[in-house]
Amino acid sequence: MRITVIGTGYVGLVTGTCFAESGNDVICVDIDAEKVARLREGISPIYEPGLSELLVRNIKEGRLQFTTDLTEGMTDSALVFIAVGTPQGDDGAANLNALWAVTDQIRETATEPKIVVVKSTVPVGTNAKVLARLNKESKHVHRAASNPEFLKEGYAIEDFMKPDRVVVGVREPEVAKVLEELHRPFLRTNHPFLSMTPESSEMTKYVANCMLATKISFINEMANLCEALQADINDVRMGIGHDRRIGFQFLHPGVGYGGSCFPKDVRAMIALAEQKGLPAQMLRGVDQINEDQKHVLFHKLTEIFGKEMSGRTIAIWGLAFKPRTDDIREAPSLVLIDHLLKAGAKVRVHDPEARENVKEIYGSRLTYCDRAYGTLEGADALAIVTEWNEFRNPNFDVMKALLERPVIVDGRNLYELDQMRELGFTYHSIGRATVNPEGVS
Ligand SMILES: NC(=O)C1=CN([C@@H]2O[C@H](COP(=O)(O)OP(=O)(O)OC[C@H]3O[C@@H](n4cnc5c(N)ncnc54)[C@H](O)[C@@H]3O)[C@@H](O)[C@H]2O)C=CC1
Ligand SMILES: O=C(O)[C@H]1O[C@H](OP(=O)(O)OP(=O)(O)OC[C@H]2O[C@@H](n3ccc(=O)[nH]c3=O)[C@H](O)[C@@H]2O)[C@H](O)[C@@H](O)[C@@H]1O
Repeated sequence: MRITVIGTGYVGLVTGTCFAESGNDVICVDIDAEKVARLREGISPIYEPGLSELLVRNIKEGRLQFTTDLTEGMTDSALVFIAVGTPQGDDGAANLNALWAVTDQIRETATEPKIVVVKSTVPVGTNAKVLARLNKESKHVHRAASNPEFLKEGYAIEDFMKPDRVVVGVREPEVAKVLEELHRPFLRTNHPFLSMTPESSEMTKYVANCMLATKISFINEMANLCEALQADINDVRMGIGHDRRIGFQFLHPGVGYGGSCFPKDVRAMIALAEQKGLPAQMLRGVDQINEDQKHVLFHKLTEIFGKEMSGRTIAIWGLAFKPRTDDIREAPSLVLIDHLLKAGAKVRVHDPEARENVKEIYGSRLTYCDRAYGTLEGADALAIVTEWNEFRNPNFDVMKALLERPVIVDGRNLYELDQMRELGFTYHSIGRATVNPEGVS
């Protein structure tokens, strides 16, 4: 099958590459000429495990191409996927400018009828508007479908190749058939292809993200309560997770969810509810709890050092919004950095992949360290924001020798309390007792 994918971000690039890997001829279109030039050379603009290898192989074997020219990109493709960004607008609702620009361009340049598949996350009712816009005074009768994406960054290839389910929103059974055929290599027993209306499909995407965000805000609220009530959230997690109705997934307490999707999708859902005169009380709570949680590590540091931090040096491990990505969109690390700089602290940072992206924002205001241990030199405390594997089992003796004071505030609960106690660290984590809680003067 010949396929066009418009937008080569996390979703578009993974979609295009995986469809090429399963034997299709794919051409990806993006307005970012620099990105397209690099992609043509097989250079991925993002860090995503496994992506580079697939990219290079499929380009070499002639199944994957890149262009900035939409007309060229659409030639001979019956299926056109739209995967452009739908960021949060000023009013909280999704900003669909890129989607409308692409829709208009498809209508204006298509030389034959197309099936236009919206992969971007869009408000319920958007697909109907895309269809109307595609066919307004058009020479051809185009069809539109919805096919939301559920991949996670860091596991994007794996999630795309082995999805829990594929959801499509269609008006015509024959469109469902084409999409099912395209996805067949990725479907497995008990991992179904679900066909529904475009409205239900669009809603499914938002409900999935809102549910996952709700679980995270729920466990973070419970973690903060545990701290106040001298209970331990790790024990509580075990105690509830073994109930199969509850389970363990997405119930890790932390410093709040970040990334390009949960924050904006929860707010887009609130905006959709508002438009219909519904209060969305729970989702407002989810969003607010998450915003507050991003400040937790700074509050813990002020408990130790006081609010004035000039003369203090704080080391940060982890900048990306989660491990296995270089993405820093809505990352909790940025909230902590802003607080620390405002309080006058010196900040030394390390992340295996996201340092360059953070440098673009903060420039020379931070010290960037290639190695995790290097950040600790002369620091009054270490703050752990992202749970990269390399932080899970460090050499604590080396850490103690490098740190000016043995203080760790851990936003991901990586270490055992007993071990921290024995080693003599002052250790604050999320929803657990503080170890050696004496303040530092
Ligand atoms: N990032 C993720 O993990 C996931 C994202 N999504 C959704 O997928 C959509 C895309 O997200 P990302 O890939 O993260 O976005 P992104 O911001 O990484 O990439 C969007 C790409 O679209 C390109 N673009 C913008 N306007 C264009 C135009 N007129 N013509 C051609 N290309 C254009 C941009 O240059 C950029 O390369 C969003 O709606 C998002 O909510 C869904 C599931 C997962
Ligand atoms: O629509 C999207 O863009 C995607 O959003 C999320 O994927 P992603 O944002 O890449 O990453 P997650 O693994 O979901 O993590 C999101 C945030 O939640 C946090 N999180 C996650 C799980 C958890 O138990 N606790 C927790 O704090 C992570 O640290 C991270 O900041 C969803 O998991 C995907 O299914 C969805 O397709």
